[in-house]
Amino acid sequence: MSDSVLRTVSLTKRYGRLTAVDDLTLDVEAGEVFGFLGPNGAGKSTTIRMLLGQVRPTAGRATVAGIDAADVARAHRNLAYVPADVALWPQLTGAEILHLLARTGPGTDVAYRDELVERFDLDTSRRARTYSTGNRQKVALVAAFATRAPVLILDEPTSGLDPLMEREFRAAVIRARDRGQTVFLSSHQLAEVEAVCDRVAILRAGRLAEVASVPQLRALHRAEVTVTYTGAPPDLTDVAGVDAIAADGDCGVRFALSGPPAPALRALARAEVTALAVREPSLEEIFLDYYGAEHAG
Ligand SMILES: Nc1ncnc2c1ncn2[C@@H]1O[C@H](COP(=O)(O)OP(=O)(O)OP(=O)(O)O)[C@@H](O)[C@H]1O
Repeated sequence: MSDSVLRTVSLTKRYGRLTAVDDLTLDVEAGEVFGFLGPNGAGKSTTIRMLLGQVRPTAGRATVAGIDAADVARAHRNLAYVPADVALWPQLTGAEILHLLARTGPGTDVAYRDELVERFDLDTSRRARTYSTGNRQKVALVAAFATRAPVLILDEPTSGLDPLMEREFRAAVIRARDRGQTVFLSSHQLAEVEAVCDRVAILRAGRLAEVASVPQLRALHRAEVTVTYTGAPPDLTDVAGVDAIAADGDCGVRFALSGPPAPALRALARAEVTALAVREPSLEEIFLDYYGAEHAG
């Protein structure tokens, strides 16, 4: 546990009667890419603000590299942050801003920064007031990825990026991990989270609903099975883990499978199965399934 680079212990924030973050305990380990997911209003930004020392917890605590997040001057020597809505000094050029950020931050790898400017195809000669949302985001991302900070906290960092730049972003996250940095990524882009994150936390109404790797999350959720057969169809009624059975053409059947597959396989073995396909759910399907089920319950 001593490897935890970001830690929250019973972290709670109440605004009057509303509990925005409720008893949140999380440990993000060194070198991990950690996804932080939840629907609008789940408490992600409030958690990040507490990690940054911008909001004081009502109860519990947050630490960055072992330093209390409230000790902003020390904690921020260990982190770089990219907000969802990047504001820059409008009169300065991209190059001047990158220079300024490098002087105030936790130390910058200038050669790598220049490489990132190329990779993100950023024209640093222009003044920030002429930048689009995506270009402002690129400046903040280049500055953050080029730091030597052990922790990168990224809040919705790619909402303004086009698909090519999204690909560069993913590559930069992987390189950050290879450089030993820890990445905390809040995102609504589930394909991105699925592609780069080692573990994912899912927040619901301020509470931690799940923390797991994507393969572990998949194992907890339903897979879609398609079977083709000759002769009599397999009898899948009342088989444990099998749900939503539907015919698929003349000699096919589809069903949802959750939990261990053994009962379904035994039932299928009694029929003349000619083809079997199992499709695991995407993170997006898990997310929708999860919140759909929660709302129904
Ligand atoms: N300063 C504040 N005063 C009162 N309520 C607040 C304040 N900041 C956040 N909240 C409330 O706390 C809850 C959590 O908000 P938060 O912004 O952390 O959610 P989020 O998960 O980041 O959502 P989104 O994905 O929309 O950014 C919401 O109900 C929000 O209205």
